Amino acid sequence: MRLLILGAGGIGGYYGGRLAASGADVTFLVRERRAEQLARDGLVITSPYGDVTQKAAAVTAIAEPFDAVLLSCKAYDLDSAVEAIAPAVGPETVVLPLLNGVRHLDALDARFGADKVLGGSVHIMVTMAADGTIRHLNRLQRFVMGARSAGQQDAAARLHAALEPGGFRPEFSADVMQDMWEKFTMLATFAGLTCVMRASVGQIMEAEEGEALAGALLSECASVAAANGHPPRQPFLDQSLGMLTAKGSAATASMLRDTENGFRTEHEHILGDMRRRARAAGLATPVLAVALAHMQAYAARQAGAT
Ligand SMILES: NC(=O)C1=CN([C@@H]2O[C@H](COP(=O)(O)OP(=O)(O)OC[C@H]3O[C@@H](n4cnc5c(N)ncnc54)[C@H](OP(=O)(O)O)[C@@H]3O)[C@@H](O)[C@H]2O)C=CC1
Ligand SMILES: CC(C)(CO)C(=O)C(=O)O
Repeated sequence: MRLLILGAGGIGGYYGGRLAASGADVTFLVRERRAEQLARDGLVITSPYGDVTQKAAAVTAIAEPFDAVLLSCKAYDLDSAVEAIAPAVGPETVVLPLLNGVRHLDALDARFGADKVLGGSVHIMVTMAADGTIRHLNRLQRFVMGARSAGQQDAAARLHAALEPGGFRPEFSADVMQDMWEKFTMLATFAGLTCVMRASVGQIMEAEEGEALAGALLSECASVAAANGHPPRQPFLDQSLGMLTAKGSAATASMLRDTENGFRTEHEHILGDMRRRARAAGLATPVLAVALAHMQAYAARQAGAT
């Protein structure tokens, strides 16, 4: 199966690199600077599961359809990414987005047709260093994918089989939208909490109301998921609350790390989308409102607003 991966950053570089190293037919669609880096150094991954240095087929434009396109850009690059992959999406192509959140599905469905767009979600901590090295930071590498409608089952199963040689054990979900909403719920809470407090989970738990704040935000986000037809399952909520209130935990969401580095963030795609859905459902989400306002003010400051 011919696979196209949009982006060779953290997610695309990690999973795409593992697939390329296994002998899969992988092409990366990247921009000029990354193409030069890949041509010079190859795709370099450091990981607790073993390091990889792999020659990578990289192009900066596409002329013909692929069998599957994996989308691994940040949400703020979605429009340019959609245009870049358009020539790769033919009548038989499926698109598997790996972004956090769910809002990107609307844009992809509108551009390519909902029958072509699968569901996916990844649970991993990877980052791309300035020299292009993909750093996998712990042993988590969960990759979940699946069909969003009955008509996609066969195509999704074929793609799943093509991803298996990568060695990261892709999971074929029977209800991928539920999985995406659960990840969205956890991430909006984790990002909102750590960004608004500018602190790790363990540091927030030192605050008198820290644990209550984490619980309140999780329950606000879970109520939005429920109003959208995907109430998070109890074991998932229990596990998330445990992670979000763990004393001594150094965990921070990537959105906080991006903020601390002065980078752009996906706050509109995660916190903004969650808050707008809350409003549409008539739900009160006061903690989420503060987290979103905090990130919008950060973005305004970055943009030079007075
Ligand atoms: N990193 C992580 O641990 C996790 C990330 N996610 C989610 O995965 C998504 C991707 O994150 P991540 O991999 O960290 O992001 P990165 O910024 O590391 O990688 C995204 C890559 O996409 C490339 N890109 C964007 N637009 C285009 C375009 N039009 N043409 C070609 N290349 C393009 C960027 O290229 P360029 O370098 O040229 O800008 C960049 O290298 C996000 O939604 C994130 O929330 C989910 C779970 C964990
Ligand atoms: C929570 C985590 C680490 C899971 O992959 C993530 O997606 C993020 O911090 O952005």
